[in-house]
Amino acid sequence: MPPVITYSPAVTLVPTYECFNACTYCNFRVNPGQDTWLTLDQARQRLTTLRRLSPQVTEILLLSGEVHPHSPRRADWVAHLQQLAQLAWDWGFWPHTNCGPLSELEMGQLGAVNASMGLMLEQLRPDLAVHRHAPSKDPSLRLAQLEQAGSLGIPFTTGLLLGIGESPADWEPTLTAIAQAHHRWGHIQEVILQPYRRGAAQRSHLPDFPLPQLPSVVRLARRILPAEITLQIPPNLVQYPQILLDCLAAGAGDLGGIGPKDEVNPDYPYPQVAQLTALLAVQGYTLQPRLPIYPKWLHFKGISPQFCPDPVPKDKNLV
Ligand SMILES: O=c1nc2n(C[C@H](O)[C@H](O)[C@H](O)CO)c3cc(O)ccc3cc-2c(=O)[nH]1
Ligand SMILES: C[C@H]1O[C@@H](n2cnc3c(N)ncnc32)[C@H](O)[C@@H]1O
Ligand code: MET
Ligand code: SF4
Repeated sequence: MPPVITYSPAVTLVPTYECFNACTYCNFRVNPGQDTWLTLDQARQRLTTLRRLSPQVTEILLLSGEVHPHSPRRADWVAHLQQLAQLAWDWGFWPHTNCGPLSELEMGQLGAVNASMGLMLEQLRPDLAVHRHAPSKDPSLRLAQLEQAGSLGIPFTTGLLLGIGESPADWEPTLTAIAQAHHRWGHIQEVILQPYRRGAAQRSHLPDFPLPQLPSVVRLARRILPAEITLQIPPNLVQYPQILLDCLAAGAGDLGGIGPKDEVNPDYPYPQVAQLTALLAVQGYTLQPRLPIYPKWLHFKGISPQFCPDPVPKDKNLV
């Protein structure tokens, strides 16, 4: 059987674009108070339509801007995220929430209603200009979030954002920190290697991450992270077929959520699944859908793995 590469058929819902942080690379945020939140009725309407017209979709990605931890609206925001995740289950989808750092209580509340959750570590360096006005991007705060998710037993996605002012020497300590959190708790399902690419709505003047370097970052990550952690590469940001194939040959095993729109990088449309299937087939790979919770982690949620038989050979990452 040829090596299997996975992806998650996903649709993103944005509870709110408002965010108290101002990462200069962000294409997404609006100022606090300047966005109307996605209502439960609107979400219900989207989910009903999806159920009817897009039966292949399994994941609802809840990707949110952040309300300040001391804001009087914080509790409403968390409660709203909880209701949206519950609604996704009710309509037969698997929710995955990525909404920035959370208190232990908040993460416990959201963890209970999500299949899995995520937070990009991005980079361990505390002095990046892009984060000067983004308190949520404090690396020690984010590292503590990985620990907290582990202690709460939440299957977790994290990753690196590459090319945001760090130097290549910074990648190894960042990957090592993720590996250490995983050694303590065993909860990291996947690590995203996300190259920074210029977008129309951002303030940053950073140059694009040099994509030809990406396969060597994959190799480094594969060397540092345990084999049970899958490496994810977003195919819409790596639109050169040879570089994408080189990333897979270097040990990447997943293409992440694929759907109608990448809310984080709206200038980079996703390729069609059929197109990716054909490209991968040339090198003998099979592209297969997966759920936002990987079979190996289903027991974290008290779900029997028989409910979702493992379609992925154990040696998937040992390419
Ligand atoms: O469409 C996107 N999905 C993103 N996802 C979704 C991801 O591809 C899937 O939701 C997970 O693989 C779970 O199936 C993220 C999830 C995280 O937990 C952390 C960061 C990201 C980043 C993106 C992103 O930039 N674009
Ligand atoms: C959802 C995750 O996407 C990442 N993120 C935010 N903006 C961008 C961008 N322009 N390019 C790539 N990744 C980005 C952040 O790390 C966030 O945590
Ligand atoms: C567009 S980013 C959405 C998730 C969160 N605000 C973060 O940056 O981690
Ligand atoms: S990347 Fe996330 S935290 Fe940063 S400004 Fe955008 S929405 Fe806010």
